[in-house]
This record gives sequence, structure tokens and C-alpha cells, in this order.
Amino acid sequence: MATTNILIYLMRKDLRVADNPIFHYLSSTPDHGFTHLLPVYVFPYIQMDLSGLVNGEDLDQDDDISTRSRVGHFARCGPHRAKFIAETVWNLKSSLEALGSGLILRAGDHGKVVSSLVEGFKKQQLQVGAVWTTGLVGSEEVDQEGAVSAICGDQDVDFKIWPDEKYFVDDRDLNFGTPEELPTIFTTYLRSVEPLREKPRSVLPTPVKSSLPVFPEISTIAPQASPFAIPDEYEELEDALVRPVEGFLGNMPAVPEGASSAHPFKGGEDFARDRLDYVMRAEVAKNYKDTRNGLIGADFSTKLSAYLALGTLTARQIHEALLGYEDGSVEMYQDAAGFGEGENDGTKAVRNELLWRDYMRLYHKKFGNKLFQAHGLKADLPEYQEGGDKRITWKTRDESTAAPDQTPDCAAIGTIIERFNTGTTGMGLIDASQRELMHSGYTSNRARQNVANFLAKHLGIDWRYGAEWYEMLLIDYDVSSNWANWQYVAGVGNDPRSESRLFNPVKQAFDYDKEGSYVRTWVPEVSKLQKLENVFQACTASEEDIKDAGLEGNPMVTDPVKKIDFSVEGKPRTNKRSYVRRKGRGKQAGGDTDDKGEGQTGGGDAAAGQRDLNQGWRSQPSPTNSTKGSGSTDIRKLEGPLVVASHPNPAPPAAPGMNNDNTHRGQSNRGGRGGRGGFFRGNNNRGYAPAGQSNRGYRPSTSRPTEHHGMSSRATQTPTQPPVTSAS
Ligand SMILES: Cc1cc2nc3c(=O)[nH]c(=O)nc-3n(C[C@H](O)[C@H](O)[C@H](O)COP(=O)(O)OP(=O)(O)OC[C@H]3O[C@@H](n4cnc5c(N)ncnc54)[C@H](O)[C@@H]3O)c2cc1C
Repeated sequence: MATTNILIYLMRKDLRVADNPIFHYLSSTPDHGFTHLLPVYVFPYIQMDLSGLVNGEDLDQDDDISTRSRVGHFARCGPHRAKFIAETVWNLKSSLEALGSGLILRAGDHGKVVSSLVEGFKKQQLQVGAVWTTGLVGSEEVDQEGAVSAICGDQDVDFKIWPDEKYFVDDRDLNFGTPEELPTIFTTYLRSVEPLREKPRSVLPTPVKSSLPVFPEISTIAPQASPFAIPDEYEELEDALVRPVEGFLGNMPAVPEGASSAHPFKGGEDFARDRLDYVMRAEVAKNYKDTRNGLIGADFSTKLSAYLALGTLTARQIHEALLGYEDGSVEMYQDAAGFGEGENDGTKAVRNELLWRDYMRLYHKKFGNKLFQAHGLKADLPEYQEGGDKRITWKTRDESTAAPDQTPDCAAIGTIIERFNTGTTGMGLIDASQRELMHSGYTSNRARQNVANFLAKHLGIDWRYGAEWYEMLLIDYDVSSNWANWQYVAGVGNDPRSESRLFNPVKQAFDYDKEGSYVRTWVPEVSKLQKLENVFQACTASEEDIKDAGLEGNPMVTDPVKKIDFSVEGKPRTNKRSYVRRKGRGKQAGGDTDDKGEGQTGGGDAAAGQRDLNQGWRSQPSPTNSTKGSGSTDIRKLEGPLVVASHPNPAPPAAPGMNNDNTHRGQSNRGGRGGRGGFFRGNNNRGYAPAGQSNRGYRPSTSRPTEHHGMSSRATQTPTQPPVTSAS
């Protein structure tokens, strides 16, 4: 077997067969030299709760099975995304099997998994020639690369990081060489890469059957190491990943009657392709500019974000579909209005948003772990330092970091955070969005902006509680997009209007939920209220209306987390702005500069892979100790007043001694990530190389030119710098 030369392909956020540089290279290059290909996906303990995969008897004190987020101590990956990931890898597995290859699933730590595979082959005199992976930006992902690199160095195996090609503009085509040169303002960056329609590279051909190196004999592949066991059946896998995190909310209310998910899609490359084709055929892309601020239904926006996040779809595949529609070259789209008539406002706007996604990643590359700091990009500016006139003293529930004079105190802030998370603040738009997120794993961009703005700007609470909550719950969670957007909206990112950008969630509700359907759907308690201003802010209803709606004693009415002055003249009409600002109150947060339409579509979606929200995130109804039809659970048993002032921007003064900045995500004891150790984990930093160091295993491969002009994603070679932002 001396001629054996196995390539291990560690798949992470590139979970697709099509438009995949590694698969394309292997299937189209006869002399690559590998006899076997072993694609591997590792469920990472640092980002997922893996306790469902553990055989309890095998558990050791040192085993890495899960971590919690650092500020809020939430699970890192909640049930919605856990299920979506399970669906995605299962779909990938069957696609690879159909090509004559395969995929093995492993759990735990990337370095340990690679080590066990390489050693396993070695014991059988089978040689692993190389380990390849696609480079990622996040510090945890870079740490994974460092760990694998070190293992490869020890084992004398070549390690190569390929550029991540799922973005709209390829790194090799940027007109600047290092992340530091990225313009801090998005529009400056946009101008530098326009016209967008001409920018993306072509999609790479999909490998055909039997074109990839042979999958190794199963008996030669080292089994999953203790304490984990990977189920053979999909249902068991899903259960093992979802079960540990489905109880994340002890008092999760029932899904409101009549509510349906705006994101009813299954994970996986096949479903991504179905959705993309549907987006073109059903004119979702064509209408996008007018509908993108919608709140209800699957079709006000593309719903491609979760596929992009896991790399089951690439931005250039979306671009190719847009071109096929615009140029009239893809027959399947021929019934869509505008077919063959070139770029239109809708398709142009989709490209613009895809560039935002690129930008967030580049921003992350530029600013590194500043992305996770409370003061973000501002941290180094003198005016934001302690004693500086712009210093923001974020409110927190953490006694150890709270300002000594914080009002309300930590316990009360803890309650407010809980009410914010679970959607019982009394602010209709915010509550609706948070409940939608909780139940479905998705909420619209418009709602996200309001939610983030409410927590940071209206409540003055450390925005990272919100970012971590999103990290847990979003199906489409993406480290760069999430943290950079939160930072942007919280005013500590690169928003040029960061200080003045204050949304009024009541006005925004009038603008974007014109009939109140969105709030009434997700917050059924207020659905009986007649006046829109009361639906959007229940505490403004008259005593009689409160009584009629059965809301007496409900803290959303008696104890709203925030009251916002807002008066309405007459009943708002669908197409007319009928609200007025109160005199003398100044400008109360209008929309953002990026409001691009107020339309709202809804309706069903014929694309494959939909799921019934009312089934919950599992295949069977999930057991919840819910309070039927109501969000009014015991979080309402509140003590003491919770109203947090009514001035628009708390911007509290600097607090001496407060330092709640930190540089790392997640609580982990690995590789300098800071924070406390995760569950069941001791100090087991067993010789894995921190990113950027001891890259012994890394050898630039000669097998394919990596063309690292532009911004390379070879993060192991470029220690991460402080990070970025934005929201469109
Ligand atoms: C506080 C906050 C947190 C967010 N967290 C995430 C996140 O974790 N993951 C994520 O993918 N997006 C995030 N976004 C961006 C945006 O809300 C979602 O990408 C979008 O709502 C996804 O729905 P869609 O696919 O239908 O988007 P569409 O409106 O159809 O847009 C098309 C694509 O463009 C990209 N895009 C659109 N807006 C943005 C944006 N502001 N920033 C970056 N990319 C964008 C997405 O990839 C999206 O799929 C966040 C926004 C905010 C304000």
C-alpha cells in the first residue's frame, strides 16, 4: 500500500459540492497525486452543545463537549440552527455518496479528530498526504486551523488552507492588498468595486460521478473517539444535536395560532438550489427592492442567508442565477416578469446586499476581535476611553463589571434582558420579532435593526447580550454578519451616523407593519386592541381597552420596559404617514438612511424543503412547558418598577473601573479565548498551536496556485487584527 496517498478534506463553512474549489480541483486535475479523498465534517464542541452525542459512561473530566456564550451564558447554537446543520450535512453526505464519494461525521475538536484519523491510517500503513480546508475569518475558526496545522506538523502531513470562495467579489479581485486598506465606510467600498454586475468570477463546474479520488475503505477510517458516538440514522443525529438545547427557554410560550415561519426551509445544498431557483422564478429577486423591508411571509426577501452562512450556496451562484434571468438565458426563469430585460432595481439591490455580506467579512478581517468588544471600533478612541465624553457605560446584569451606580441594578437589568429576549417588553415590534426569532430561528432585517437598536440605544444595555442571543437562535447566524451588524446598530461600529441613528420602534412599526398584522400575529395578547398605537405599545391603551383585551395586570401594560412618546393623529392609513412627532421632543429616530421601500409581501412559498413551524424544530412536536397562546409566562412575575426612563438615548456617563470589554467569543479554555472554562472541561491545551504560531504542518502546496494577491483568507498566517460592522 506504499502508493496510498490520502487527502483529508476538512469541511467547515463550505458544505456544498457545486462551485467548490477543492472538489473542482480534484475532479479536473488528473495529476493531483491523491489516491483517496476523505471528506470530513466535525461538529465543533466549541460552537455546539454536543452532550447529546455523548455516551455518559465514557465521559471524562477533560472532555470538550460544549461551551456557553461569554456575556449572556447562552448556548452557542440553539435548536433551529442545530437542526439546519444536521439537515445540511446529511444532504451533503448523500450528494457525495451519489458522486461515488462520501462524508464522515465526527464530533469534538478539529485537531483531535484529524490526529485520530491520521494516526488510524498510519497504523494500517496508509499514508495521509495532506489535510485541506477552506480558510475562515473568525478567531475560533482560525484556532481550529492552528490546531490542525500543528497536528499535521507533528505527523509530517501537508496542510493547506484554500481561499473561501463563497463571497461575491473574490479576494483575488479586490483592489487593495491588505485588510487594513478596507474603507471604513461601506459606500466607499461599494464604489471601489462597481459595477457589481461585472465583478463576480464564474461558478466552478460541479464534479461528475466518479471524478473524485476514491473514498477510503470504511474499515480503515478511525472511528469516532470517546466520549462521542455518531448515530447512523438521520433522526437520531438530529435528536442528539437538538435535544440538549431545545429547553433553552424554560417557559417558552406556545407558537401563536396562525403564526407561520418566514423561514420554513430545510438545510442542504439541494434545498438552497431549489430556493434560489424559486427566488428567480417567483420574482422575489425582481421585486426585492420594494419588498425587502417586509416582515411577514417567506418572499419579501430571498431567505438565502442561512445557505450562504454554511456555504451550501455561494454568492456567485446567486449572481449566476441573476444573470440567467437578466440575460434571458435560463429557460426555467422565463415566466418571471423582466426576464431577458437586463438588470433591474430588484436584482441590483440583491447584489448590493450580497456585497454587504462581503463587507462584513472583510471588516471582521480588518478589525479582528474588536468585533466582540463592548466598545467595538471605538474602544481605542480617546473620547470613548474612561472619562471621555463619549464613553458609553453599558448596563449589564453582571455585578463584576457593572458600574457602581448603575440604574437599574444588575438584578433588574437581568429581568429586562430576559423580557427582551422572550418578547415581553411591551414594545410591540420588538416583542413580535423576538418571539418570531425564538419560534422560527428567523426574523427580518428590518426587525433585526429595530431589536438591536432598542437594546443598545433605548435601553443602554450591553448589546452583546443581544448579539449572543441572536447567535444562539438565528438559523442564518454568521459570525461576521451578526457581530458587525450588532456593532453597527449599537453605535460602536463603522456607521458614520452611529451616534444619531436612533430608531423609534413605534414609528417603525407604523411604517413597516401598517395594519399591525405582524405584531398581532406574534404577540397575540395585544391582538384584541383596536388602535394601532396601542398594539405597538400596549401601555398606551385606555383602561377600558386594556380590560376588554384581557390585559389587566400584564406587565407589558403595567410595567413596560420602555415607554416612547409618540402620538398619532387619527387612524393611520395604509399608504399615508399619519403620525406626528410631539412638539418640542426633537427628532425621534426616524428610519435609517437605507430605507428602500415599504412594501411587504407575504404568501406561501412553493419551494421544496419547507417545514411546518407548528411542528417546532424537531420532527415531532417538542415538549414545552408552554403557556398556551400567550407569552405571559412567569417572566411576568416581576418585582419592582422596570421602566427605564423615557429619554431617547440613555448614553450614560462613564463609569470608573468598568471594563466589560473582552476580546473573545464563547467561554472556552482553549487557545487564549478568555472567559471561564466550558462544561466538563479542564485545562487541556495539549500542544495545539495558537493561530499564527507554530505552523509546522503548513506547507504551501505546489499542487494548485493559491493566488493570494488581494486579501488572503489564510488566517493562520495573518494574526487577526481588531474587527468591523454594518447594517443595510
Ligand atoms: C442585528 C443584526 C444581526 C444580523 N445577523 C446576521 C447573521 O447572523 N447572519 C446573516 O447572514 N445576516 C445577518 N444580518 C443581516 C440581515 O438581517 C440578514 O442577512 C437577512 O435578514 C437575511 O435574510 P435574507 O436572506 O432574506 O436577506 P435578503 O434581504 O434577501 O438579502 C440577500 C442576502 O444579502 C445578505 N445581506 C443582506 N443584508 C445584510 C446585512 N445587513 N449584512 C450582511 N449581509 C446582508 C445576506 O447574505 C442575505 O441572504 C443581521 C442584521 C442585523 C441588523
